[in-house]
Amino acid sequence: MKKTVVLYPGLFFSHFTPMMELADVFMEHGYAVAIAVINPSVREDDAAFTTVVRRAMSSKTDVSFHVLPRIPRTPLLAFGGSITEALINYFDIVRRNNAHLHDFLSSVQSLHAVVVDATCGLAIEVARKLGVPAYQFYPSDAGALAVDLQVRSLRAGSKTLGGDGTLVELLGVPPMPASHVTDIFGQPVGEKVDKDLETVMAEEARATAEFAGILINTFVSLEERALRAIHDDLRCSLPDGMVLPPVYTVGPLVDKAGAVDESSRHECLVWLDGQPDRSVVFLCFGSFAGSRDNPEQQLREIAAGLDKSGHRFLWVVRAPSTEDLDALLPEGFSARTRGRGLVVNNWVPQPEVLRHRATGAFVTHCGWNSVLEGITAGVPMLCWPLYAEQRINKVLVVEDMGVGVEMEGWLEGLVTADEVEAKVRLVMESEHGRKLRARAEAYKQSAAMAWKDGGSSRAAFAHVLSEMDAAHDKSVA
Ligand SMILES: O=c1ccn([C@@H]2O[C@H](COP(=O)(O)OP(=O)(O)O[C@H]3O[C@H](CO)[C@@H](O)[C@H](O)[C@H]3O)[C@@H](O)[C@H]2O)c(=O)[nH]1
Repeated sequence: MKKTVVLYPGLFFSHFTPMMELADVFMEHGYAVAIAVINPSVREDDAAFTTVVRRAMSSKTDVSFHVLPRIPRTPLLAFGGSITEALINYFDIVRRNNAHLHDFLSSVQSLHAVVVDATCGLAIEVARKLGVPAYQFYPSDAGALAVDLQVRSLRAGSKTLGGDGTLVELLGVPPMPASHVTDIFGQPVGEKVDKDLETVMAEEARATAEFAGILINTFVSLEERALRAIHDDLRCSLPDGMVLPPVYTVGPLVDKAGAVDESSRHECLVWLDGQPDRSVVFLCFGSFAGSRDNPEQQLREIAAGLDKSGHRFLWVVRAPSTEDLDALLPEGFSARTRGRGLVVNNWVPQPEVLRHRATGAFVTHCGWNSVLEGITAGVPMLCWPLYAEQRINKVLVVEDMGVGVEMEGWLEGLVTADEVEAKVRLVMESEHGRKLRARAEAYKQSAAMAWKDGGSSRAAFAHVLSEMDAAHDKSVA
């Protein structure tokens, strides 16, 4: 009987999809995979998440899925309001599901190990009780992890970093403005964290230290500096002398399927088929929403900037309805850009869009999956962070990797039409843009190498498997 690895994904589209790729990797290495999913009905508000779970359940026939029973009176999880409340609620849901997870894991034959999403660390309690080796899956980047570890230490020492203009030197990442130094949830170092949230974050940190290893969705040649800093300097940065487990790079794990609805080819891909090579600027801001700050005025500025740039574009906007969207965009915009621009008010298969030969640049909020999808497609990026750890990712993309430029104004709450036009032209028309593309292309090649024979991610994964075997043998001895 095959050894079974159970994966326990987080309740986000962007955490779930790379874990499905990880499932494939385990299966390619001869393991059976079972996936335990917290009942997706708690994320009723998030159609993308619930749809992608359904899609995986129907398409991944070689994986056994187990949806944990819905716990009565579990509050719905919504990320529209206060992030603090949403996070406390999230961790509460994870904790309450531990009993169900325990029942499920106890029933799995040949259970070899469990891999738990970084947001579900409280499940370590279950693994501990059952004596099963447990690994954490970290769906973001090593740079963000390095900063997060340092933010924890700075907070513990009640340190402040000076004003916004101050450039802060941290280990593993380029110098960055004080305003960019945030924890993984995007909360600046100096910001007072809610007491209850602080308690769960401390619990999460303790849980992290108990995992046998961390599988991170990045690859060595992309983040050498951050990985070295974590390995050499930061592993002891968890509070109370706790030590971070070994970090294994297993990326890039990028959604191969891409589309949520696979019944037909998405209209935007058909439209891209008719466009010249590398001529289209693609704008998409992640699985949550569009720009949250001042969205109406911001939409108009983007539209005016794209209009003036004269370039082709594919723009993903989230508006309640098409009529609302028409009312929001500047008058005459649709008529003036007809044929060279497509505005889409629904989900697009982003990985496929980025891999399409017609896509020339990517305006992104710098969510880590988007960055990896841009990198693996060799597409230069225009960075416009919105929340979570995206400010840090922007610094990495622009300063460290050199595959993007910053859309200025986001920090002040508005990117103007002039800025949109200028940066689109810079990336699409200038020598600088050509250099960004060449570097993105080089990273695309090294990303492909990472999982080839002798590649760093293949080697790291082999290392994980042998450690897992040893940990398993020890636990049954
Ligand atoms: O129309 C759309 C919109 C999004 N996507 C996909 O949605 C995912 C978005 O993921 P990501 O770029 O990581 O952004 P978020 O959804 O915002 O992800 C959250 O989780 C990430 C991983 O931890 C963090 O890096 C982000 O900051 C955090 O906001 C990507 O795979 C996209 O391809 C689509 O396919 N079509």
